[in-house]
Amino acid sequence: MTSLPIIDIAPLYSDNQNAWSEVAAQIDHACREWGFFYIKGHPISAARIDAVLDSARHFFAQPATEKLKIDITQTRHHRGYGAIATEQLDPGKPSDLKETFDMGLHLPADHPEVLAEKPLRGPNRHPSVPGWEALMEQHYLDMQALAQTLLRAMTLALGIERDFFDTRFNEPVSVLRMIHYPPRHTASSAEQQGAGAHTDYGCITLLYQDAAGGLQVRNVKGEWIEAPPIEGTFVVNLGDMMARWSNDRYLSTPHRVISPLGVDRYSMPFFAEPHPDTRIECLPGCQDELRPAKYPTTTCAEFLLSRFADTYAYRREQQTV
Ligand SMILES: O=C(O)CCC(=O)C(=O)O
Ligand SMILES: [Fe+2]
Repeated sequence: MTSLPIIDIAPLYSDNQNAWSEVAAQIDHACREWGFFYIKGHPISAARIDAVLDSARHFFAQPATEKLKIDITQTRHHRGYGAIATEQLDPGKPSDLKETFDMGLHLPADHPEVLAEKPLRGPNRHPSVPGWEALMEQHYLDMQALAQTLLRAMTLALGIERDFFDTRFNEPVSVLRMIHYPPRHTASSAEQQGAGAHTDYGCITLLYQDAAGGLQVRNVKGEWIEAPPIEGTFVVNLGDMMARWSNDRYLSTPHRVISPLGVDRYSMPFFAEPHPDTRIECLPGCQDELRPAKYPTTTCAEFLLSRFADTYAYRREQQTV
């Protein structure tokens, strides 16, 4: 197979069990072969995507002083604006040429986990863009629901209870991120990484990308192949927590973004992660005498924090104070 599979997930929204199982089998195959696939037939409307994108363009076009009012490096719970070069996904390359906005599940200041200063927990920090907060909070919930539908389909192939993920995604630490990649202007700067090569940290990522292109995926032969934009789809990929859960039956595949030549690029990944206290340990159906569990047990929060420390200098500094 030379190009990434495209899976129509509309049957997951019907009562037809055969069609449901057929989609689950396609997802299972894509997760084993690629760790990457496209989905179409999902319930997120084009009008919603346009509205969210418009707001993201409006936000990123603001002066730096305005954006830095919600500077992510001033928080301990990973919310707000990340300026260019805040993140370095590939330690062998320069910092990423991108700016970001991150939000999570909004927990108010008097929530017990916020009062207890649990990592990654707290209120969202929204910019003062008209209509932004209501739109983004709704979009976050809708993306979370879509991610859980896909996860439910995976439970069949993984041989675990149908509600295995649902029970672990209560008050999740999922992140909705908007990214703006400024253009590079000469072909000779082709090495410039909008996002350096990396694997995602979490369970499952659902990515909207605009028409600019530049996303590349490393196949099992080690070749970089394009994952071009396809209208009406999300690119879905698995992260390291799912690889650990499944004992590498499902792949967490490296990918990167080459900075677009002469045009701006906007993308919106939704990183679905469970409740922070969730134990990430080998699923019962994924280990046997021939394939013992490869990874030590960890928790979602412990794992995410260690990966953030690898890619964000400011988080390493926070850990040492
Ligand atoms: O912007 C993209 O297309 C991909 C971004 C990505 O891989 C990430 O943020 O983890
Ligand atoms: Fe990624």
